This record gives sequence, structure tokens and C-alpha cells, in this order.
Amino acid sequence: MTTAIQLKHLAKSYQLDDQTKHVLKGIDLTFPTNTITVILGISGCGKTTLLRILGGLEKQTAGDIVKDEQMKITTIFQEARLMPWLPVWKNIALGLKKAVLSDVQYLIDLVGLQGYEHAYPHQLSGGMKQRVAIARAYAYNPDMILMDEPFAALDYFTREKMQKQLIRIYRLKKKSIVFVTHSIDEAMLLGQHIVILSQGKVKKQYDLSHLPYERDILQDHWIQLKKDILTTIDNGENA
Ligand SMILES: Nc1ncnc2c1ncn2[C@@H]1O[C@H](COP(=O)(O)OP(=O)(O)OP(=O)(O)O)[C@@H](O)[C@H]1O
Repeated sequence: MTTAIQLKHLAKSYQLDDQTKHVLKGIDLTFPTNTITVILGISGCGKTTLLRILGGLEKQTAGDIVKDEQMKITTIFQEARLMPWLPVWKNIALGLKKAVLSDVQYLIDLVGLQGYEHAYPHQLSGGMKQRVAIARAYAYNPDMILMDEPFAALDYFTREKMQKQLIRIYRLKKKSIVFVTHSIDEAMLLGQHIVILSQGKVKKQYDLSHLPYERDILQDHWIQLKKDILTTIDNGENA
């Protein structure tokens, strides 16, 4: 398996008044190509900071990021961040030059929004808006997609549907995905590689690449894994 990005002793600290806050404390991590890596951890452990550095939105304080200079990376956030004055297809085509509807029709089909090409964001449900955001990300044809809790604002059932959609899309169009969540269930449903982040450090990693989709996380071995993850996170926070 090839490596999309490698982090070497990555650290990030913020200066708050006269105090230095160490948010990431020496992260050594490899993101495999065309794999869904999930960063899992409790609120405040540094997940978003790590993603922002990967996406080039912030600079690390120390350490190295090893990647191809030409690598195209895009981010999907918790809120879809659509342009309210543009219809669905134009939101998807936003980053493309002189695009017409037929250029993005395959992406509309990919995310199952046929019939909504000319709808405006206010006419869509939360799940549909996120599907537009996913299509827009794919329109950019990135090598890597960073997802920062993209389904956290959705209700339980919509979230489940979106997780299944994401896996379906991933299987059709393999990309390197880094998915941040604080939901253990979501991590187990989506992750081929799960990284437990705790207090700015990598606490443990799980290689689940041998376990096929779709996953029934109510099965015994998944429940065992969930217990293990819970213990790991607890240990981390009490350390
Ligand atoms: N610009 C900043 N200046 C100062 N401190 C910051 C800044 N950005 C983040 N932090 C601090 O870094 C820590 C980690 O924040 P981060 O958003 O990365 O955590 P998180 O794991 O993504 O949390 P959540 O799941 O709640 O989004 C927090 O304590 C936060 O207050």
C-alpha cells in the first residue's frame, strides 16, 4: 500500500496571552493512498487542528509533512457551505471553468441528486446539502478529501444513510479520505484505518482494511472492538 501523506513529529501550539497551549504533541502518522482513515477522539483532542494543517489552512509549529507537492486536497466541513444564490448544479461546478450542467451531471448522479439540479440550497434537506458538498469536492478531482465531522449535524437516520452513501461513492471512485469524528460507531462503519487521537497524541491505531463493507457493527467482534476503543480513549484522558 502506498503512502499519500506522512507526518513526522508534527506539533502545533498556540499562544494564548502569556500561555502556550500545546495542541498537537509530536504526531507520527501515515495516511495510506485510497484508504479511508478515521481520526477519532473526544472534543478538544486536536482533530480539527490536525485536519487544518493537512489541508494547508494552518502551519505546524514543528515537524514535517511529507507529500507530493502537486497533491490536490479539499475539505468538507460540518456545514455544507453552499452558495445560497446558486442552484445545486452550479454549486457543484463552482470550481470549474465555464462548466455546463452536462459536465457535472455524473456527479449529481453519483450522489443521488437527480431531479434537484436546479433546486436552491434552501430547498434541500441537511443530508442533501452535504451530498452537494461531496459532489463539489469530487468535481475538483482531488487526490485527498478531508472531512471534518461532515454528518455530525444530521439526525441519526440521515447520518446512517449518508455513511452508506459515502461508502458507495468511495467504492466507485477511490480517493484518499481523512474523516474526523467523535463517534466510535461512525469510525467503525467507515474506517479502514482508525487513529485514536488523545490529548494531542496518537494513542492507538487500528488496521481494519481486511474487514469488508457494509459492516454490521452489532456483531460480537465489532462490540469487542468498540469496548477496546472506549478503554483506549478513557485511558488516554485519564493519563
Ligand atoms: N486558533 C486557536 N487558538 C488557540 N487555541 C486553539 C485554536 N484552535 C484550536 N485551539 C485549541 O486547540 C484544542 C484542540 O482544538 P480542535 O478544534 O483541534 O479539537 P477537536 O478535537 O477538533 O475538537 P471538537 O471535536 O470539539 O471539534 C482546543 O483546546 C482548542 O481550544
